[in-house]
Amino acid sequence: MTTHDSDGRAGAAKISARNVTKAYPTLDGFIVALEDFSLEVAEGEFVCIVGPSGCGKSTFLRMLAGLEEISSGTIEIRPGSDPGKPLNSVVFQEYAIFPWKSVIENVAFGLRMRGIGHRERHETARYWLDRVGLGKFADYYPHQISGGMKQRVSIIRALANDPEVLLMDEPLGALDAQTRVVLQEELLRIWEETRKTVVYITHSLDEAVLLGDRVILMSAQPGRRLATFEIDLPRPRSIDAMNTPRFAEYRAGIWDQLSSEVIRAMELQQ
Ligand SMILES: Nc1ncnc2c1ncn2[C@@H]1O[C@H](COP(=O)(O)OP(=O)(O)OP(=O)(O)O)[C@@H](O)[C@H]1O
Repeated sequence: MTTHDSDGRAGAAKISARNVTKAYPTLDGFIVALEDFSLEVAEGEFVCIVGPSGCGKSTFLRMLAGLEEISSGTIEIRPGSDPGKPLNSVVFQEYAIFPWKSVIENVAFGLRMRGIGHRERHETARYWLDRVGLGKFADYYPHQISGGMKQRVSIIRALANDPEVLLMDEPLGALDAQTRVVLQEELLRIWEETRKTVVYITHSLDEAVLLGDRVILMSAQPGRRLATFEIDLPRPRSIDAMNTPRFAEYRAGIWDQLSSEVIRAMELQQ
């Protein structure tokens, strides 16, 4: 296990965030949510970000997605050769699917927004629905399917859009423990096949070690980059990796540094 706070990856980064700071104006003055945060993510890399509550993880992800202004610093996502592809798609913890659209229409939504014709977008949506075992539910509406199925729909909707990078903010956070494990395994399988560039925020250290090539640990507010853990577990991975001594070592190593930040974050909130 190595811990350091720089990236030093070969080749041009797919995502470059340099010295990013975010301050929010509040009634009591400015809150610095994120301070001098830098991160490079290589093409096809799966990077997980963990840190105590309120350390600026979601703020950073929203800035990557272009949903939040940056106070200072720069963020770049390198476009691919196809200018028609979106730079990013985001999956949030809350199922951001339209209740009035059928499952297949939800999955095809991004493609429709990009002007892709009915036949092609439905073919693509069908492909993704079949891939996660939801083919039978194409014409159902969100209120007719379970929470786990809704989150599958959110995830494949993002993938159907074929973005340059996939940004995920606690995507499995609202699910029960068993459904979560099933979706973790599904995410592993899909990622092994697509090798998308992913930035993934989670509170679960198990999830971070299971899914990530690297785990970035952030400090309590203002969020800074505290340590980086290279997860050198063999791929393809499965849930069974969690039962290995090496997995336990990674987990303990991250918790060793995270625990004091969690306490500090709780003190800050009092
Ligand atoms: N729109 C806003 N206006 C003012 N302060 C904000 C705003 N959004 C976030 N903050 C503050 O910025 C800090 C970072 O918030 P953020 O949601 O990014 O943290 P987080 O690490 O994702 O938290 P959690 O793990 O609990 O989801 C917090 O102190 C939060 O209260």
